[in-house]
Amino acid sequence: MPQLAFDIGFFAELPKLQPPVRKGVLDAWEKFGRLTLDQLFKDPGLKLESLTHAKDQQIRTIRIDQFWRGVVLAPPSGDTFVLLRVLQHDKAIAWAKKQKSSINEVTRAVEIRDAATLDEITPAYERVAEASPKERLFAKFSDGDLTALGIDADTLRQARTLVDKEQLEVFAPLLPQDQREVLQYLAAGCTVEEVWQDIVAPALQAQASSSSSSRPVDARDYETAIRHSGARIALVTASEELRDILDKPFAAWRVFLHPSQRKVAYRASYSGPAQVSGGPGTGKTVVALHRVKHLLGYLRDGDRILLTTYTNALVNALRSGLESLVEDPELRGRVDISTVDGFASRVVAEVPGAVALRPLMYNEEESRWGKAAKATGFTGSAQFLAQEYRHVILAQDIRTLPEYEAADRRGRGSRLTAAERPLVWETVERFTAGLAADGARTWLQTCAEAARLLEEKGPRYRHVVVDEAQDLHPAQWRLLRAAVPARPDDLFIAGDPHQRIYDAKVSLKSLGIKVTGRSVKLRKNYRSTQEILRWSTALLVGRPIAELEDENRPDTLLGYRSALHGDGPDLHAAADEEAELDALVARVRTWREAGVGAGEIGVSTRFNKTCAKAVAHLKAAGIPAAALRAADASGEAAAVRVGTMHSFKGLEFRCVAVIGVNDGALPFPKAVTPPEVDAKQHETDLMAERCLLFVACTRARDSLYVSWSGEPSPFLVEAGV
Ligand SMILES: Nc1ncnc2c1ncn2[C@@H]1O[C@H](COP(=O)(O)OP(=O)(O)OP(=O)(O)O)[C@@H](O)[C@H]1O
Repeated sequence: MPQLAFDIGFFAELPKLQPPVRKGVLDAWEKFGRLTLDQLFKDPGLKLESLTHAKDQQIRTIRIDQFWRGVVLAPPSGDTFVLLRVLQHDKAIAWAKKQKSSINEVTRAVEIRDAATLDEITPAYERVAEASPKERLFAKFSDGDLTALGIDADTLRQARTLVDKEQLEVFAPLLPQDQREVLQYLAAGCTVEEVWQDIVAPALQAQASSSSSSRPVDARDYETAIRHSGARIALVTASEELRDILDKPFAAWRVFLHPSQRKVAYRASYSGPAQVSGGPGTGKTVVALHRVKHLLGYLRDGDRILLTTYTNALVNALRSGLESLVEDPELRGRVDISTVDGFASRVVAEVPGAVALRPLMYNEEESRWGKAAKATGFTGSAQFLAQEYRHVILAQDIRTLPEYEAADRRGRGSRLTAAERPLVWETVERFTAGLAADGARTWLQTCAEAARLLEEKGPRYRHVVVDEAQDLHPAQWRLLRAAVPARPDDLFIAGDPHQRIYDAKVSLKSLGIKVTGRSVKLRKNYRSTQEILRWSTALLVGRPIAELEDENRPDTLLGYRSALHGDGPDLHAAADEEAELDALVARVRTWREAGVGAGEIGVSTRFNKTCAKAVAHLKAAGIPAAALRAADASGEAAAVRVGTMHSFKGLEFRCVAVIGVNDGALPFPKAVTPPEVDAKQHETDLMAERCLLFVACTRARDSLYVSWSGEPSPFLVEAGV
């Protein structure tokens, strides 16, 4: 029976299609399932027409409604058709005529390229290249290497004409997707082996079970090739499933995974902890969710999974993500989703007779350290004590003075003589005793306590999946380690050291969590436009950042890019705060007038007080706005979300305004330890502030707006703004 499958290109444009057009797609799909091949080609409503002067007679159009046409791949054999795009009538015809389909000899998948435009522009580029003194972009790669990576004869000829990356960007949207990615990765500096590992091997692995995978490729067998194209063509079998997909146009991630994402998420088993890293928006959370789905499929009776992250907002995002990925509520019920701190509280509260202790707020902690120091006569700063407690005592789970006297303080940049340690320890004891007397506890103390309890009583979960891992403290890691027995598939860790915004500089290696050989980096950004990414990434350029796994090895954003294109950020310098808030209102209005929903807009600032001012200003201008937490808690979808940069971690919005990026706000002097107190901590804190701006800016999908009043942040100045 014929069927209509869906290409990823169709999904990419789905959010822009109005509901009646989506309904037309559903009707067309149903028709394909109902009619015979003969009836389909003759159906007057569908008009499955071939086009005159088309590059490829297999590419036809169908009628979706009076104004909209679908472009369909209609192979000469088999009965599976692929919907490539849905466009307005004239655009659909023009686009369809230029495309050509093929089957890749290496990946065995279906490819679509804009053959007409490529044929038209290649000779001109060839002439320019002949006359250019520059070395060709792919000169160091042999034809054999490129062919082995799936570059076919046509693309090879085109690639050989290119002299720089800018030219590649002109060709990129026209090339078949897999071949385009191969060239982009190579141009970004990846080796042939890395590209093979990232793109080709996962695609082939996905077909390993297919009986035809060892036979030579039949260039006419589209039926098989479509089945080999799981990374870009979806076969939908039930109308409820399609309806669900059409209703959730942004949820393409549920259906399509990049081969590198699929390889990590659906690997049958890892012999120990595994890690997925990558820049913002590369789909680490998506991979973590798919991994949970995979693990659920193998869970034995009584086994449970912990899916954990850093903030409550992210817990909500994970919960709704899992809901859309795993339909069965009973299965989903076997996954506990909570912050690490929330999990720690539960463990501690379960102890019989446990007294509920109040979690201490950060600002309260500092004044308590000051008081403790005064009582013992310690003359160092409260900041020093808080950091010593966090980075040495809690990090190493030190419980006695002799342990502290023998402790390694290598990560600290402040001097402390052996003779001074007993007084520091006495001050620590005074601080903790004061907390206990007042029925309070820091969050990290709770985690440390919960880790001890689990170490005694034994693990709780069969698998632990961690998102936003870069910000976890050693006490939190100890808790997670103790929550799951050391067995294959115990820990699955997703994180990005470029987004480390809390003071938790630890490497997995130092914690005894070994992911060597089980670590994959994602490079393709699915969230933001390349223009937004390029600008945001410049904020970090020249600042070495250590890997999550090993602090002695640098992590890079090599090959990190997006296939999406749009405008770069819009930057605005205001005379004062009032004028800046007025400009924000104007910007939000422009977005709204362009059809962006209020709930699709995020406004991010360094401080809570600026958030409050932004909410008030927007509301006064008649624009619905709410603090992030309040809006989410009330389920208020139709309000502009306003939150601190910290609270924006892990989230995304169609349009993002980052405001108050002033000198004195970023970096915020109070958040940066003075170099004379601790030189190493000073550097770490400065980097966290820089990453904070990077995180805020990389939340934007289509549009980013950055503003300041007075002098701009030095981070902007250094990035050349
Ligand atoms: N294979 C995919 N197909 C379509 N969309 C995808 C795919 N993978 C990820 N996305 C989308 O890209 C966006 C970013 O994904 P996700 O939040 O998982 O990235 P991340 O790496 O965790 O980001 P960050 O580190 O910035 O929080 C989301 O909108 C997600 O739905």
